[in-house]
Amino acid sequence: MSREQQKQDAAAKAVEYIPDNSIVGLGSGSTMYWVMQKLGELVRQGMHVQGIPSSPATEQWAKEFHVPLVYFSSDMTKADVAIDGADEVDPDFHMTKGGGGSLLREKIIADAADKLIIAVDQSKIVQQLGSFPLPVEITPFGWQKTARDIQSLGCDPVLRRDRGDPFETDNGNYVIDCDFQLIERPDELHHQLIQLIGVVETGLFADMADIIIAGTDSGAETFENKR
Ligand SMILES: O=C[C@H](O)[C@H](O)[C@H](O)COP(=O)(O)O
Repeated sequence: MSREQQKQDAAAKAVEYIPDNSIVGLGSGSTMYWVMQKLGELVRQGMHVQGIPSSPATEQWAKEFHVPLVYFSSDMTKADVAIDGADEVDPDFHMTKGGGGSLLREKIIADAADKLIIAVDQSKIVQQLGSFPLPVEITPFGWQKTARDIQSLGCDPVLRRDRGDPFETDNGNYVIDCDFQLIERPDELHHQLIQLIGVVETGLFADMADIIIAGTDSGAETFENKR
């Protein structure tokens, strides 16, 4: 089965966790395309949801599939559930995210949600995080110094670029992709990184997922975090 089909199967299963009349955090990335398409179908069939988009791309898909949107405000700071993809997921429900650069908004939305559902294809399931370089969002000001500080934690930091220029996140920040090889303690590494001046957020989502749904050749498999 193709990776795209696995993503689609995982997405179809993930939307089953969205209750009617709920506020849904909407992550970013190619798996979210299938989530948005499926959610659009449910809305057409009469389901009532309001989605909080984590990126302009997801916002655009919501418009395309007629999924109503809502935005954070003083009166709206919680979501019932959030659905998202991931770049790597380990058996302890730790994840690396931010391959598309949307990690900060995704993490804010995940934190606002009562439940975080992650839909991935099988290639994202790993024994230990680290093969996928860890994205770290940093301020443009002094990025070279921040990159040097990150390097001292034991990685080879690379400034993400987009056609030669530094890649800018939706928040106007830069991303450093950090090759740490294998990440032994994701929570510890996150705390070391986030303490560095200039680091805005890391793509380590340590023990944040409640449900992982992995598309496999024999259908979607669900893993529940029993913490
Ligand atoms: O910044 C991007 C997000 O964290 C995505 O959720 C992640 O990169 C997975 O994306 P995809 O579903 O395209 O593999």
